[in-house]
Amino acid sequence: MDSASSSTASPVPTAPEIASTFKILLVGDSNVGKSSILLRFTDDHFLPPEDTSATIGVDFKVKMYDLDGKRYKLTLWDTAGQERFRTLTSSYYRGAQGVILVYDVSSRESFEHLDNWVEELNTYCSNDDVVKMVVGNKIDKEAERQVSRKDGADYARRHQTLFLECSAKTKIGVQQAMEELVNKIVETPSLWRKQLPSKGTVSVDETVTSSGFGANGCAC
Ligand SMILES: Nc1nc2c(ncn2[C@@H]2O[C@H](COP(=O)(O)OP(=O)(O)OP(=O)(O)O)[C@@H](O)[C@H]2O)c(=O)[nH]1
Repeated sequence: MDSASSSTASPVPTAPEIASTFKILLVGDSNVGKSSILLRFTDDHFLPPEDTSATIGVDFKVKMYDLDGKRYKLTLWDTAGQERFRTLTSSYYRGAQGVILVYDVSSRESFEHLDNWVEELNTYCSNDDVVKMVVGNKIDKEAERQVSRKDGADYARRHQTLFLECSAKTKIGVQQAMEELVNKIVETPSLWRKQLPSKGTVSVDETVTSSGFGANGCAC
């Protein structure tokens, strides 16, 4: 039999090329809902309070994100809000293109602590152009609200950051927050121009992976 008969085989599908990889960090007080926002964004899922536990150190997820015909790989770093982990998690700012500063709209204290998180970000972030976004979470708890939308927006304006309110529980605003952040990173080439697209290093199957503490080594 002529070997030319093999030409009837269907072509092997190739994985779309990754245009760039972005490192995005979530920071903020313990209990504001950082892990829940991430879980909502990557898995469209919300764990009830009895099934959640405080993050130990740092957690890590990957999500592919398509924009204007290009595919981006988002590495999303969920840092522990608890004070005892701060010396460890501060090292993860290095090389980040985006940082989401989360507070809980039903906790004035978590909002007032934003100054500490901004200070930490400015101390440890190596990119001057890093895209910052302030996010007020838990807007489903409207009756318990302690931080008005205006206060949040004013804070963001003063610190020249993006701003959005959301609820990981009802999913309102979560996708939008991530999209705005990534769009802004894409619009800021100085943040990622140094990276060359890494052809063929990632398969489409890797849509979402999760691993625990310190996954993939230090991001330094
Ligand atoms: N009502 C409401 N509860 C939420 C929301 N997001 C998170 N929670 C709850 O808030 C608690 C803390 O959520 P986590 O996502 O673990 O908070 P975290 O900021 O990651 O906390 P650390 O890991 O300690 O830094 C949990 O009981 C969640 O179920 C929300 O949008 N609405």
